[in-house]
Order: sequence, then C-alpha cells, then structure tokens
Amino acid sequence: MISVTNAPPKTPAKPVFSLSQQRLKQSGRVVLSIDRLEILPGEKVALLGHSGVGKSTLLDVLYAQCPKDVAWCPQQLGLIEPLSVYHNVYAGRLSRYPLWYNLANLLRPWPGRQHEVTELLTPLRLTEKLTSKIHQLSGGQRQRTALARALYQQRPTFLGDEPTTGVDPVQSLTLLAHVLNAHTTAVVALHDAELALACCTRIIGLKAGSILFDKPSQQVSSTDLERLYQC
Ligand SMILES: Nc1ncnc2c1ncn2[C@@H]1O[C@H](COP(=O)(O)OP(=O)(O)OP(=O)(O)O)[C@@H](O)[C@H]1O
Repeated sequence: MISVTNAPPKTPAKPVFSLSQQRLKQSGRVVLSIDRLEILPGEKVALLGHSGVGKSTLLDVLYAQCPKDVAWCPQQLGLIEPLSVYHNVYAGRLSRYPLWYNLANLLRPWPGRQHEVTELLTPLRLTEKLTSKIHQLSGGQRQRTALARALYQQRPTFLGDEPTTGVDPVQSLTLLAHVLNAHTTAVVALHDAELALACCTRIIGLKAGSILFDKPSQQVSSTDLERLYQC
C-alpha cells in the first residue's frame, strides 16, 4: 500500500523584482509600458531588442528596487581612470570597511584584500593587469575589470548592461556563464541572441515600447527572434 502524506503547500517564491502597470519614461516620454513583470530568485534573464528599445531604462528601474542586493554593471562602466585595476575592483566593497581602512588601502593595498582580488581576476584573465591603471587597458579589459568589481561585491543578484561588450565571442560565453553562476539571480541586457540563449534561462524580447515575448530560453524560436529584430 502506498502511503500518501500531505505535502505542505508550496509557498511561491517572493520575486526579486516586480513591476506592475508601469510606464517607464525618459525625459517625460514613455519608453516602455509594462503590464506585469516578475523576476524570481534563481532566474537568469536576458533582455533582448533593438538599440534604443529601453533595455537600460528597464535595468535602471530594477536596480532602484533593491540596490543593496545588486551587483550592478552599467553600460558606462564607471571605472576610476587614474586608479589601478586592483583599486577599482576593491571599490566594489568600499561600503563594507571604515574610511580609515579604505584610505590606508589606497596608499598601500591590504595583503588579504589584494590576495582576494588577484584570485578573482584569474578566471577573468586579468591577473597580470592588477597594478595597471584603467587608462592603460583595452576596451575588453575595462569591461572585465567592471565585472570583477561587480563580482567582488558578492551580492545575490547581478544586473548587467551588455556586460561582455568588447570581449571576443568565445570569451564572452565563458565570462557571462562565470558571472551568472556567481549570482543567484541575474538580469542582463544583451545584443547577442545566441549568447543569451546559451547562458540564460529566460528571454524577454522588447519591441516598440512593450514586451513582445517573455519565455523560457528553450521555447524561444527563430521566428520569435526574426519578429523581434525585424524593422
Ligand atoms: N538620459 C536620457 N535622456 C533622454 N532620453 C533618453 C535618455 N537615456 C535614454 N533615452 C532614450 O530612451 C530610449 C531607451 O533608451 P535605452 O538606453 O533604455 O535603450 P537600450 O535598449 O538600452 O539601447 P542600447 O541597446 O543602445 O543600449 C531611447 O530612445 C533613448 O534615446
């Protein structure tokens, strides 16, 4: 005889981000209208769509919902040009330490922190650039420095605006997978649909001011992508 125990009712996970009936604006103009959008813990979401459709605008709104939980990698990387890669990555944790500790680190890196940053830079293939200044880096190296700074924050959620721009296609795949694996939940704006399908669990296609489709990656068809990018 099979014994059946009543499983406790599953409580649905609380969304990490939630939007309802929102009109996202830039300079007073509605860029995106979103009836409902929820991002659940564990989801790795890609935002796809033409340039100017509103991907960055949406990421900004999501970031504003819980900035303290988010490792944020914006399109303008926000790196400090005269400082080294080490100091830029360390900047990801400035708020964790007192001012005196941060100032002392600026003059002479704390060995423990330097060790942590060096380890973090290894999979990003940036170790040899630890002491290089930002203005001495290539575009792809700058991008990877910004990703290292986000990773160093050790936050549960990652938001990235074209986080692998400037990185070659093979490295982009490894790099994005690495960043997504390091966070429980992630939303990334991408221009490379193939990369999105390879790395993300859910794809949101934005077109003409609204969501054209929102599906698990496995269900996204070539027709969906053609409709998305058709002018
Ligand atoms: N600061 C701003 N002031 C006024 N309009 C803006 C501003 N930032 C963006 N916009 C406009 O809002 C719309 C959406 O821009 P957004 O940057 O969100 O698009 P995107 O999909 O991220 O583009 P891309 O793929 O080129 O980065 C665009 O029409 C853009 O011109």
